[in-house]
Amino acid sequence: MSELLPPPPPDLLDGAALFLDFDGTLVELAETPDAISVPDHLHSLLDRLGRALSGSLAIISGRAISDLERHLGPLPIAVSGSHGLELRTAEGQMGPVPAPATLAVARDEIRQFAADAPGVIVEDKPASVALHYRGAPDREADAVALAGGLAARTGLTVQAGKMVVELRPAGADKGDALRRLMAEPAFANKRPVFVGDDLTDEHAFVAAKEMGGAGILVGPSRETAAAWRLDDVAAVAAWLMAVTGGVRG
Ligand SMILES: O=P(O)(O)OC[C@H]1O[C@H](O[C@H]2O[C@H](CO)[C@@H](O)[C@H](O)[C@H]2O)[C@H](O)[C@@H](O)[C@@H]1O
Repeated sequence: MSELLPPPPPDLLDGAALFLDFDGTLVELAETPDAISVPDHLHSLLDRLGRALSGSLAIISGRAISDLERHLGPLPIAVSGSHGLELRTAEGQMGPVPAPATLAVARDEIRQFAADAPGVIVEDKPASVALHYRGAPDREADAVALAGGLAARTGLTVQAGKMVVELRPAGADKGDALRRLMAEPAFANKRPVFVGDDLTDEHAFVAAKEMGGAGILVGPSRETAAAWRLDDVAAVAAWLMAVTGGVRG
C-alpha cells in the first residue's frame, strides 16, 4: 500500500537513468492542455540533470512529441510521446505507430460529442485522440461511456488520465518506452528511476521496478507500483535541484 511511501533519498540518482513525466510532474496542471506555464527554471534544471547523469535523461509523456516541443522548444534529450507510441533517441525517431483506420471513426464521434458539450476539449495526437472534460466535469460519465463504447466498437484502447479519456491503439505504453530507452547506449547499465503522477505512469513504475530501479509517485498517496512519493510539482523541482549537485553518474 502506498500510504507510507517515503520521500526519495538524496542518493537515489547515483548510477541512475532518470525518466520524467511532464504534466503534473514538471509543470502544474492547468485548465486546458495549452494553458500550462513552463517554469523558468525548467530548461536549466534539465540541462544540469542531463550533464550530471551523463546523458541518461529522458522525458516520457502522454503528449505528442511535437506538442512537448511546442511548449519546451527543441529537446536535446531522449523523449517518448503519446504514452509510449512515439519514441525519439539520439539515433533518431521511431513511431508513432501507424494510426489504425478506426481512429478516424473515434475522432469523428468524439468531435461530435465535444461540439455539443461546452467546456469539453478534443486533443488530436498522431495516433490517438483525447477527450478532456476538466472544463465540464459534469460530462465525465458521458465522456467515459462514449470512450468505452468506441473502444468496444473500434478495438482501440481507452487510456484514462486526469479529467481525460483517450482512445489509442494497443501496443507500446510508457513502460515499454522506458524499456526501449534503457537498451540505448546512453542508458546502459544504469538503474531506471521514473517520476510521474498519472495513471499512465504506473506502466513505467512497474518497468522501472522490474529493471532494478524504482518509481517516484507525485501527488497524494494511492495504490501504486512506485516506491517513493513527492507531494507536488514544486516538491519534484526542489528535490531534483537539491540532488543534482551531488549526483555521481
Ligand atoms: O504523461 P504526461 O506528460 O503527464 O501527460 C498526460 C496528459 O497531459 C495533458 O493533459 C493533462 O494536463 C492538462 C494541462 O494541465 C490538463 O488540462 C488535463 O486535464 C490533463 O489530463 C495532455 O493534454 C495529454 O495529452 C497528456 O496525455
